[in-house]
Amino acid sequence: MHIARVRARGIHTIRLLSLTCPKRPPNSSTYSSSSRPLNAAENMFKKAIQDHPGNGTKALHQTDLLQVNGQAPPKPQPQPQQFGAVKRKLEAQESSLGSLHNAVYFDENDFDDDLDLDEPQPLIAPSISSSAPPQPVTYPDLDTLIKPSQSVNTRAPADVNYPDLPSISQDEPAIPSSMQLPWSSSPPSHFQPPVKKPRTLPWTKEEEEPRNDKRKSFATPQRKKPQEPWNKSESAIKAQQKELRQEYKKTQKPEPKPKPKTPADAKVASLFLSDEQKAVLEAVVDRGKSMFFTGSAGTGKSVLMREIISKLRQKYRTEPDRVAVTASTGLAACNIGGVTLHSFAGIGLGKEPAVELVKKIKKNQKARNRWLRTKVLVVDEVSMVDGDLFDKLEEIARRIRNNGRPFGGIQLVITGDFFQLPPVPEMGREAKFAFGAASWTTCIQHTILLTNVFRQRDPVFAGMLNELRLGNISPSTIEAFKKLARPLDVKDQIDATELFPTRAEVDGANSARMGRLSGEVMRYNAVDSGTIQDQQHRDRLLSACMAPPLIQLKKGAQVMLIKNMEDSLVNGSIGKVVAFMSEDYFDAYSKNDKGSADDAMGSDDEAVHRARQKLKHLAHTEGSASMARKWPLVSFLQPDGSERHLLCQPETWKIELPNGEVQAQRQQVPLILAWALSIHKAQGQTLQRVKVDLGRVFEKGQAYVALSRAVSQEGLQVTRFDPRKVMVHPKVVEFYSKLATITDALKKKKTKKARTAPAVDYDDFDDFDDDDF
Ligand SMILES: Nc1ncnc2c1ncn2[C@@H]1O[C@H](COP(=O)(O)OP(=O)(O)OP(=O)(O)O)[C@@H](O)[C@H]1O
Ligand SMILES: [Mg+2]
Repeated sequence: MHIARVRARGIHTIRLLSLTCPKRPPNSSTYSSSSRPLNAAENMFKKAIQDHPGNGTKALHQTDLLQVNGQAPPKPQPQPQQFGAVKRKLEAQESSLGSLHNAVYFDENDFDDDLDLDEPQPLIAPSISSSAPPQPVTYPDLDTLIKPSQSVNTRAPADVNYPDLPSISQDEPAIPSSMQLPWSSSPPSHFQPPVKKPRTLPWTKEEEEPRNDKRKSFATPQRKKPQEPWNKSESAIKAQQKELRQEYKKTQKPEPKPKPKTPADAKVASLFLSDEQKAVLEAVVDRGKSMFFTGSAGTGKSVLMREIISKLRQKYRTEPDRVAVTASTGLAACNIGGVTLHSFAGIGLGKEPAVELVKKIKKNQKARNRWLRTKVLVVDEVSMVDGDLFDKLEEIARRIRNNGRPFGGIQLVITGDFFQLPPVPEMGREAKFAFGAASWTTCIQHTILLTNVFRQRDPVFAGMLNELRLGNISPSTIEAFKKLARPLDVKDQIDATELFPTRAEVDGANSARMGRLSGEVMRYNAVDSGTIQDQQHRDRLLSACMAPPLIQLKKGAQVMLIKNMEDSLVNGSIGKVVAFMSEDYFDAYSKNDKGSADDAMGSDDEAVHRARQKLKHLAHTEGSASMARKWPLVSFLQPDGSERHLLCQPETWKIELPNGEVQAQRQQVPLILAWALSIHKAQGQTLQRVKVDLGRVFEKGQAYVALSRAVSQEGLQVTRFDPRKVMVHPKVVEFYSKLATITDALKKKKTKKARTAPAVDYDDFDDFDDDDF
């Protein structure tokens, strides 16, 4: 058995238990679901499961789907590099997007945080996945697909050797936690290269070693328990628990370091940026270029953006407020640990003319300071930023900073895919894409088109999705999509997640499925806090948070993890609740299981006896409510087909300004129901099994966003496929048709160099001019 304990954000201890890992060597430290008799602690575990009867008791099994995705993938062949285009000074385009916004495709509350904001309103800070990397496939670039006769380039990742992040010196002064990391509510380990530490028992020496000062600075001080209904114990109880663990530690032999469970795991743990991703990173971080990088779904824009944010924060570590991290919507901002553009700017709804907005900002000292201090402005999911808003912000920047350079001299780092969800329409006014802003081309020095698709390894499927993206669907692709109407061949208990355009449909579907489960309902209320005292204001900010104020679960409920825990347990992982148990039960079970696996801890009976004694002792201790608090134990399906058990204890989401002020914070169990999900919430996610009814889709970009969440055809069910439902805006097609790949541009400019150089020399950026495109 393989057990791990992860100190999450210094607030709660997360225990991970890996079960049923196929093809494991007999002496490995991971648990094998063999047919040996159950030991006593396993019986405890089973009893915990029986205490909550439902549908989810059966262990998950390796599936065909995951065999496809997780094991022994074919080695990609080396291919010529292909880079996105660099294009400067595009003509400003008049928008005529009236037809784009005939209907609202998600609940208006999704954007509550963007409304009625008179004060700067930042957004949440959570998770981001950088794991489960499939082997990249090359994605046909737009020109290729418009002219299907051209060949598709592919890239081999093997030649990419991305350097490790620089280590943090112990001598450096402590820096506010929020500024050090892109997702301040995540543990620092999430932002290091994915070199996985051997997982250990909770009480082993390794885990108890003091963390360095930097790490300590991330330990969330809000762990002052009195505020937390799920943790009413006094600190003495925790101390006592720690003592017990230390006692155990003294009596136990050190755990041998576990080997990687499977070759697939090792692969998951090594996510390197591709050459084109590295090139963008370098241009932004080292060369200070203002860039817009784009590309189809799954080309690693978010992965790259997270890396850029991380590097920028290192670069400005002594002045963390120099880097402003924003996104178009609350949810998108939440996903990169930033705030909405509106909140950053301090413009409320931003309806007034720029001059009026400048006056408003000048009255707000904090907002004014943000504008003055910012050196780099990161904007994610730019496809939903309105073009007029972009122009207003550009003018505001120049005026407030008293700097006539584009965007007042602020470096812009922008990403998104305009083929995905468009700006939210406004009543009586045609929404405008950001690339249609008059100032867009003067502000963006380089536009990069990422071309390697990582999400879908199958080039045929990637090609089908690209046709969908461009709204140029061939008869064979239509046929192929129609064939996907069949139900998925699922051999375990994880159902395909159904994607809906509206929140009401999602809630209805999830409630119906919950209603079918028997068993006790467990309710988990969030605990909110922050510097904003006004309840309504705080609630509005937190409404964009993935974590709901209340989640009700039953055994057997299908859930999605909404935080990154480690390489293979990431935001987007789907699993089933298999039990509800306390920390101690879980500890006892996992500890005992470990003992029986490698005989390091004496007899099973002895271990169980100790665990029982401990529980008995704690049960008689005053204030032991938290010890008895039961948390959902979720069995997650991993990319290698094994299952992994995680005891899901509360995590923290923060809405944090660049200066480190936590305006609002939510602590909640990191789960949401996942039989159904809104397309809006699914944007940016990678899902193993997806079901989409195209009959419900009615907005441009929706069909593409929904279908491109899937990693494979095997994991995708599409009903009522109709090419007319796949709507693409002609302005977007026109915009992208002007972009060439970097490879093309380099070839044209320096043919000889491009042929011999192993990677793109981004000095060449400076050599491009409009004629190159
Ligand atoms: N360099 C890389 N190597 C391996 N896998 C990668 C790499 N970059 C991204 N991935 C993986 O590809 C998948 C998609 O990445 P990501 O979510 O960043 O794409 P995206 O371009 O942001 O997609 P979307 O437009 O749908 O948001 C993720 O599973 C991610 O882990
Ligand atoms: Mg993304």
